[in-house]
Amino acid sequence: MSVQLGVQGVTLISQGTGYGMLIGLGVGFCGVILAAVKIQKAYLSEDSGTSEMFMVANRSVGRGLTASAVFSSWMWINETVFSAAFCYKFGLAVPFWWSTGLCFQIALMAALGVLAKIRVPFAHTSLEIIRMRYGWIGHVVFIILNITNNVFGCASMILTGSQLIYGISGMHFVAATILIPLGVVLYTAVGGLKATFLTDYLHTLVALILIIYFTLSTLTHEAVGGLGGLYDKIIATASENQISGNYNGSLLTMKSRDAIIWGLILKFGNLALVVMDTAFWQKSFATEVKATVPGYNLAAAAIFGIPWGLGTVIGLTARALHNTPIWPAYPEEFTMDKVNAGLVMPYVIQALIGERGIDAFLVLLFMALTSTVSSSMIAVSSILSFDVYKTYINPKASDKKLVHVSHLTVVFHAIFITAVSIGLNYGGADMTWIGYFRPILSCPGIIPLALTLCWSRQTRLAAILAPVLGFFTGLAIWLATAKTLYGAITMKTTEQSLPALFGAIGSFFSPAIYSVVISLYKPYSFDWRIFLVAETAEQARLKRADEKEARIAVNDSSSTDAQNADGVLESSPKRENTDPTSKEATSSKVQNITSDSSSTTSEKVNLDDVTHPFDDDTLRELRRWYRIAWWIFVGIVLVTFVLWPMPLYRDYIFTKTFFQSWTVVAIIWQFFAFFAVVVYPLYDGRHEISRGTRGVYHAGKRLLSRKS
Ligand SMILES: NC(N)=O
Repeated sequence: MSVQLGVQGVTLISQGTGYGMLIGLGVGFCGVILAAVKIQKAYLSEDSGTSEMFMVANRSVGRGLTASAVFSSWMWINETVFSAAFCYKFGLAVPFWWSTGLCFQIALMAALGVLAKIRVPFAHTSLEIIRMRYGWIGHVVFIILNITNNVFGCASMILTGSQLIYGISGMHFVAATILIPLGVVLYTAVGGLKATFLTDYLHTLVALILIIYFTLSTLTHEAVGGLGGLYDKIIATASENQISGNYNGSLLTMKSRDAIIWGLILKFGNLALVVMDTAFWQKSFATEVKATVPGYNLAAAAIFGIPWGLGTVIGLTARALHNTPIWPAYPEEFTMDKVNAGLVMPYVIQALIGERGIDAFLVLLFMALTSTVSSSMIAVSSILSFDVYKTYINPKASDKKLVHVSHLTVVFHAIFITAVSIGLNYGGADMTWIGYFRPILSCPGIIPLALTLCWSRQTRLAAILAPVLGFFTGLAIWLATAKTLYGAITMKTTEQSLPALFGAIGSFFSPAIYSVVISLYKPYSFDWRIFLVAETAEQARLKRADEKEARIAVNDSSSTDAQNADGVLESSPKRENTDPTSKEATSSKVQNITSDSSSTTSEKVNLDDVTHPFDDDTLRELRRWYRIAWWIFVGIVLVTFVLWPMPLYRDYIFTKTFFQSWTVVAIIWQFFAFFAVVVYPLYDGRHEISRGTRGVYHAGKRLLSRKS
């Protein structure tokens, strides 16, 4: 997604309010999360002081929390602010295509996540899987693809947020860019992945309430007059709101050339943002066995409702009102620069709800931004600590050391991403261009990565070369299309949508061909049990390193050094927790792992002696979920790409009744999302919530009785 930088509209809130809210929300969130981490540690035996907890939340997260966390990390500002802005530009087809461009990737991740659980049950990052199968060259190639994807994605989101805050308050861009990640660093560094699951829940709760609030209060405002009123106004102002490329120039048609092209670009770009972001893999590693598929698919269904309802209502309302006195800065023209800077939604809110609404809008921005930034931080920190530090710098690192490095890398990444965002802004980056380049760079890794888990015959050479060749293929198609269609290769021609779309398609699909052809050159077949051997050896090594460190610590600490001794004692039982096979929460009964803990390489172990850490029932259940995940994925693609939109792609302008029904369904979907990712997680986590509450209650009582 791209944003036009440096565009300031009318000032909708004071800078002081902007600063107050960013700092206040940051501090408030940190406080809540630090308290939650303490409660979890004290009463739920969950301690983010182990790498297993820090990175994959002990693989014990349930369905509800998984759904809300995936939803929250995936709900960017784009789904609200830019869906509305692009609906303003191209009409009501955009919000629908936007929704369809968000959910199938999450459904795909559900299938890949379950397969990873079956084949690589102890994985921490997707890159680790690549390394185990293809060695360090493949590992490095995918580290680069993942990190660039993550950095471009995250930085462009921070830029978008800072631009919006600058656009409505005039707050200095750099201040906004620094303040957004600041609070996130603290709670992410301390709490790890489980903390982001919890903040994600809070973000989801607040964001969904605000999204529903904005949608309904816009529609019910007397200047809009409900769905019927909105429809009448759009019809009445049709001549001043002509959209070239749409059937009859109407905002109310699905036959919109630009909308469908935009929808397709979004699909490829978003696919890379999910599959090539190890955060979405980690979240699936963090789930308990039964939770991955329901959790991810609930999130996929819920997110469908966000851009659709809100984008349609806000985008069309802006079209209906932008030439009326109620519009901010009327009669000044509402230029395309302002639309591209994302000011459609804040202007509608200012016009209809006023300052209170703008404050709420800032809260929504904060929620959408920080939840994604925190998951990006965990992802990059895991890559740096696990895939880089532990693999290449200090292979003998103990678990404690790894957690320490993870904390540092969270801070490092926060500083880095802030610097990149500021640099892009001052360097005059063209965000549209970057937004189109990122999919071409990141898409080539998707199929080879998926094949690493799905296809035993993909060779090392294929996995390494296919993404590289795919990138150059996409690049060549991008540039050649720009030259063919527009006569030259310039910034201007390469940021047109068709070259970008064709480039992304080439980048995404061509690695499939390269992978198969190169794999056929020297066929081999990978034995999936090698993953189990490599992982088990690593688990055993970590355990030994930790025990050794604990012994040294015990020897070093004198008996009077109570604090240090405490730390050691505390960490010993935790080590047990880091073995995912011992989790009662995963409900997976465990068989003995037959790996020889002294072995470090698969060659030393007879593969026939290797047994899976999960018992047969658990494996059967996982395989069932795997099949279900593919069925859901195929169903979602079929319905959202073909069966639903295609019959509407014809010479048809929505009638009043059809428009009303369409939008009512979109709004009902928002409520469904609320139940799926806000209410259901409370029900699903009722036992933990009650245990935690009882613990805090008794602790409070003890404290009071001691004082009295
Ligand atoms: N969720 C995104 N990438 O808009």
